[in-house]
Amino acid sequence: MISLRGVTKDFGDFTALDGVDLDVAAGEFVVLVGPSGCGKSTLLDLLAGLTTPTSGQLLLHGKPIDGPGLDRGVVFQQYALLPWRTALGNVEFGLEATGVPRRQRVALAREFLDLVGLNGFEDRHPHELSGGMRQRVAIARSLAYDPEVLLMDEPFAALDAQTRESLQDELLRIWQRTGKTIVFITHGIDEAVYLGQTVAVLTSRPGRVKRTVRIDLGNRSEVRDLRSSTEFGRYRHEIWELLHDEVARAQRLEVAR
Ligand SMILES: Nc1ncnc2c1ncn2[C@@H]1O[C@H](COP(=O)(O)OP(=O)(O)OP(=O)(O)O)[C@@H](O)[C@H]1O
Repeated sequence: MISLRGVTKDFGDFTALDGVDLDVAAGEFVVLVGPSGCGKSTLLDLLAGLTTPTSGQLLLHGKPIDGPGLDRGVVFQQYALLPWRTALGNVEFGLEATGVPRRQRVALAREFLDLVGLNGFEDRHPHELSGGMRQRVAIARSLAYDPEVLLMDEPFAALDAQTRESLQDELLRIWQRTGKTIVFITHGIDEAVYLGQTVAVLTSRPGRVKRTVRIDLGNRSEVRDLRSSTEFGRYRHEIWELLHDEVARAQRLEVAR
């Protein structure tokens, strides 16, 4: 469904991404993990159509991505909610561009706030919501206009550990219910293993796909304390090994800069 072919992105004479190849199947949950500055956000911006590659191709259903579109929903680390609108108003905002009539917009917005567990919080403004709740609103807003793909750039990074874990479970539940294709960025190894069907480990400067690892942990919600299991530990170690050298290399490059 999504295909990246030799995607390179230069900023002046600095190469942020160098020949990235990646395939994402319809309905797949792919996590990109890599050291700080390896180009994860750059890659997501390219997928969102916010920037264009210096060379190479990004294809969605075989067609080049040439700008932002309602087929892709983006969730950033910082909630990007409109402070003067209520939770309901923020979710409705995402629907305004789609031409859905107002009555239907309200009903849809309610439905998606319910899906992310915010039933009863429709009339609160962002400043009256916790960080986790704001991020739920952002997720509801992105889901409401029914994009095929959800692009998520470290959406839970600013949250405390407990809220992060519960939102990870919510996201898995939503993914199972809606069958969306998800590309999720993180630098957390545990988060990558817990969420991803496939984890793509990126190299540091320039960013390339070092390895893709298929994670086979079955249905997460059926296993109690999955993170403590042997298989989970094995995957975590595998990703850690792949990342370890890259993080060390990134730090050396940082010092030399
Ligand atoms: N507009 C820009 N102009 C110049 N350099 C840029 C620009 N955007 C990103 N970069 C550089 O490209 C590299 C990749 O940045 P990017 O934000 O994609 O990394 P990242 O992997 O998302 O980092 P982090 O995990 O710290 O968020 C960095 O070295 C950054 O300084």
